[in-house]
Amino acid sequence: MALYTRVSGSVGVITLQNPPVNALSAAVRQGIVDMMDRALSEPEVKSVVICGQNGKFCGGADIKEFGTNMSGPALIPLIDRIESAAKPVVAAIEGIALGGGLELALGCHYRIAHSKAKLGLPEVSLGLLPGAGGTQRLPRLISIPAALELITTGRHVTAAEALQLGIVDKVTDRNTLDEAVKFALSVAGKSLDLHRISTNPCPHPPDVDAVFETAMQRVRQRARGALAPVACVQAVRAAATLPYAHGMERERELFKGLFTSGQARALQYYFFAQRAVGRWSTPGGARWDTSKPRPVRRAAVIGLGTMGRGITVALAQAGLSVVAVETNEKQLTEAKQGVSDMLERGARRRGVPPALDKVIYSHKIQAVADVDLVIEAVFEDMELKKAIFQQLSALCKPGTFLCTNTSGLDIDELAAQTQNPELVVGMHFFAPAHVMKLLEVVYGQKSSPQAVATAMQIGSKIGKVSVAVGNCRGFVGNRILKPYLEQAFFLLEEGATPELVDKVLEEFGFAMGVFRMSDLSGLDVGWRVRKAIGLVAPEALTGPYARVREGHRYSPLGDLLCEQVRFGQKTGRGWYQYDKPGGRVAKPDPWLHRFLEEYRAQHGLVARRIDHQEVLDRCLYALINEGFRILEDGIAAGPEDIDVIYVLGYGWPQHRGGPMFYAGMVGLNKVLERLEHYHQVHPDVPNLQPCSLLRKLVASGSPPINKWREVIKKPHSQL
Ligand SMILES: C[C@H](O)[C@H](C)C(=O)SCCNC(=O)CCNC(=O)[C@H](O)C(C)(C)COP(=O)([O-])OP(=O)([O-])OC[C@H]1O[C@@H](n2cnc3c(N)ncnc32)[C@H](O)[C@@H]1OP(=O)([O-])[O-]
Repeated sequence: MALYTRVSGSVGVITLQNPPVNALSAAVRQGIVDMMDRALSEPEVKSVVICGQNGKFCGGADIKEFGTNMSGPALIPLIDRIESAAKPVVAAIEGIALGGGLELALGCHYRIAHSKAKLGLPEVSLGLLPGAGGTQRLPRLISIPAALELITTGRHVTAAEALQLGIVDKVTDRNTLDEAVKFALSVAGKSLDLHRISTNPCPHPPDVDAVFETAMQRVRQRARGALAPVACVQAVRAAATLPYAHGMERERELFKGLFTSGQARALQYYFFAQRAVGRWSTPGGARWDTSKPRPVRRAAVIGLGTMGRGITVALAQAGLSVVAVETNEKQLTEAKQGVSDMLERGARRRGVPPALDKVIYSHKIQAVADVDLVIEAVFEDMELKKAIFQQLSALCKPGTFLCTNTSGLDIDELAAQTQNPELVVGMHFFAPAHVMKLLEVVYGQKSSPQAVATAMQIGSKIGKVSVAVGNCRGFVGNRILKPYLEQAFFLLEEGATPELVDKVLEEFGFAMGVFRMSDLSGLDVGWRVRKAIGLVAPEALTGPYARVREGHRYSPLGDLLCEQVRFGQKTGRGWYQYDKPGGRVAKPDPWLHRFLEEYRAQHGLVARRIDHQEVLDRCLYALINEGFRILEDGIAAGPEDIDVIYVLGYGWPQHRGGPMFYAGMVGLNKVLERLEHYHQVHPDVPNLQPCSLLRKLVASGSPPINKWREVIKKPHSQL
């Protein structure tokens, strides 16, 4: 919808109306066409202003329409009509001008932006490219290199940067519409020739070919198989080499190719999945819209190791006062320096003063007595954590929320150490805690809806995407990681190498293959957990039962490497070798290849050639199968929760949507058939036995992913 008013006698104002972001739905597009006709036909009207309702100009095309038969006027001719208008059209940009919203503004003759506005062409993050002239007009307006950078990254720029780049003509702190109307009055009747961007030549940097080659190399390196960034470079290249009309044909062709691609569907699914996880619910009936969080002004962090320091920085940067406690004096001194350095670096990057005064340090746990929320981040040892929860429960003021950063220990067992288990939830951060966007908020059996709501709110306050999950070993992320890692180990036993497995997974799009990731996070992390649950008794590492645990196949490969202090990057040796401890560049290690050969010989295993498809199928389908078990157990409310966790926390490629979305894309019947096949070959690996929820979904005709929750809800299978 669009509203039309006339102000100051001669200015026609068109207001886009489609809350919450005035997306260019069919109705809005029709409204713009009708109102433009009106403004251009009214003789009293000498100039036009386009603005958006509710302090937002426009969030672009309506993404919700993408999956439907799109109706209404097309956007390209609509924008061309504005640009070719005989009367000046001014865009009054408040809040946001993104995607098709900025393209609409680029069709106007002038752009006035409020100082707080954000502008950009983020289509690439939806697996698309600016498909309404953005790839042809923006380079003509701000130069090819600047346009290439904005379009291939999709980043939002501030109004100040937009002015400096030449995207907008003026920035104001005042009422943007008033300023735009004043401006429109001032340009009425003036020539618009220079302000019809598409008619202007596209300025060529002297080394234009080199600019495009460099850009293409950069996006290919970063893209890891994503199609859209590459197509963005190709489209802007058309602006440099073709007249506008032909450039637009090229843009349309490239856009069409992306629009129908699986990657675009995956990225659009992921866009809405990130928003869906905010609408959390628990099997106990607690929900995002009925559970009121309690305000948290002062927080505390117990234990200032790597994670504790990152969490302290994240809280302080978000404006919370933090009491940071470390009982070990030496560690406390180092932590003070570490936290200050991180706060200063972060402040420099964001151009704000460092929040050093937000943190007070103490070596006494009593210092947290009057905070509103405590996050325990000590060593991953249950007995140590239990003792701390007993202390906290005794000394904190009534109502203080007690949270733990454990990456997989039992929340209920910790809650049982306190007088108020309803105040206990898990807040599982990912390293580095002040950088990684993901937060798993883990509710226990007794966690109150208010405790969950408060932890979720803290998560979004500190800029995290928080996902509410149930309590089980490893929660969602690490629980799913186990069968994925297990298959990778088994593939090594059967003849693969870490290089082969990692190559396949990185070609699929993972930022890092499973073995390089294991070396980065440290093999000893998982080893300590396996030791704690009795899987790694020294006598169990050799002999006839070395590869069996609780009657199932087990691979002690990781344990054997840890016995040799091959913890990965931190010791300079792991699945790969590194120049030195802490080295980052992984190189194949002949020692490890010899070790694998000896290991196979020792256990009577014969190496065989393993093809890429088998690596992919076994690693990914085992992971996905565990995802279905998690949905069946109600540990995650929906597939979106698992997908967001895996993309943000475990490097699953965003352009593949997430493991559960990928399963839907591949076809649930195919996933089921492959799991049945591999379980037949490996009957001693229960993680390959297809989950009954997967069978149920296939039996119900493999419904689309947005229908899975309905099937999950039906407790008793018809099968
Ligand atoms: C031809 C043309 O070239 C092409 C093809 C295109 O133009 S493609 C489209 C290009 N545009 C974009 O990529 C911008 C996408 N949006 C955003 O980046 C953000 O939304 C935001 C604008 C910066 C606001 O962030 P927010 O944090 O304040 O709120 P929110 O929770 O995110 O959003 C609030 C609510 O608005 C919904 N929403 C936001 N943008 C939308 C859009 N473009 N279409 C439909 N719904 C949208 C969102 O799902 C949520 O709904 P619900 O969950 O409440 O039901």
